[in-house]
Amino acid sequence: MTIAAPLPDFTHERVTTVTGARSGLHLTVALHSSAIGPALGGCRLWTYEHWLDGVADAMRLGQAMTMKNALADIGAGGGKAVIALAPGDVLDAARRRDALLDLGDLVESFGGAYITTEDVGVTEHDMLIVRERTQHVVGLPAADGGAGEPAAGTALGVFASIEQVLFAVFGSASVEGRSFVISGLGQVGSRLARRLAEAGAVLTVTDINPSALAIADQLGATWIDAADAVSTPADVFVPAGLGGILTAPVIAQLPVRAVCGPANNPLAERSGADALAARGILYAPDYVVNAGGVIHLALTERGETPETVDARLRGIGGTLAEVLATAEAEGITPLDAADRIALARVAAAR
Ligand SMILES: NC(=O)c1ccc[n+]([C@@H]2O[C@H](COP(=O)([O-])OP(=O)(O)OC[C@H]3O[C@@H](n4cnc5c(N)ncnc54)[C@H](O)[C@@H]3O)[C@@H](O)[C@H]2O)c1
Repeated sequence: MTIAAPLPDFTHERVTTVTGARSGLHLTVALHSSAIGPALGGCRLWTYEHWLDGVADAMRLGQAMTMKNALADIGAGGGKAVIALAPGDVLDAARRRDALLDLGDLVESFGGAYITTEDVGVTEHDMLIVRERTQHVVGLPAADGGAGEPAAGTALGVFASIEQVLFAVFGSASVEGRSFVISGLGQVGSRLARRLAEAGAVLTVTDINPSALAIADQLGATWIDAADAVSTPADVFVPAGLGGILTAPVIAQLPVRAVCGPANNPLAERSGADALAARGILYAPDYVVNAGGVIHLALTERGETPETVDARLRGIGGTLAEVLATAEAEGITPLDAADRIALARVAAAR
């Protein structure tokens, strides 16, 4: 038996893997912690070499949600679900529906301790099917009374974080005249680019999808090849595509003063945070910066007004300021500082 990803440490309250009664697929819910509140985290539909890789992914992602939700201060614990496809397995509409109903049953078996929503490979419309089997689901389409698309909230939180980063590095939070390289112009990257352009930033942008060139033209941004994103000088590098872009060789020559963007896990390895610090590059931890999505989701579902949600999204800048101050005071990286604050909040809630 070959397992690509070894299982992470078991620090979880409960991990359940089932063979879906309808779909025959392997589904996992990894409830990491409900100390602060019911665990909130999306369901990922993805292809894995081995079903245990799906379990490992759910466990890692669930633990990461505990940290993100603790720092986001939304009264939620952390967990995640995975529907694992075998290589080459393609779902037709009927089997996809079966898989989502199976997910609903699995979520329901947690009795509300885990609340699911969408993640990679799953849409807000899929959540309507999940709701046929459980009430413990959020992020339904706005037209169906749900919180709707979180990308605008995520982009606002990233913008507030960028202002904080600029203040820490340059002594002024103004983005006007500051230069940014944005790698990835999808849901979040395009909205963030628009905000930055409107505030007078100098933008260099890229995406592996050439259709994003139209966004660059609209915003008056300079378009570069995706491969050049990490070698183009700027004040701030904004990772807004997939994770893993900051490898050791990339960090060794990254020509920027700071890294701050929405991408999950932009560091290929955790030690990248130390390497960036050693080069004097400020790294704003991903899960602090991109918490706007969960904040939008949790507060909107709770019935908070758009004004309250907006204020909390802007408040991500304040959370980042606390993280940077802790890092400075303790002589540790911002990533270690964020972990320390999150873990203290979880411990205090136990
Ligand atoms: N959508 C949210 O609210 C949210 C919340 C938290 C975190 N995130 C994270 O932010 C990132 C962006 O999310 P999104 O919703 O905008 O996703 P998306 O799929 O809409 O956009 C990602 C974009 O990045 C591009 N891309 C992929 N690899 C690239 C590369 N190597 N170089 C340049 N471009 C590349 C894609 O073509 C796509 O246009 C992801 O890492 C996501 O996990 C998103």
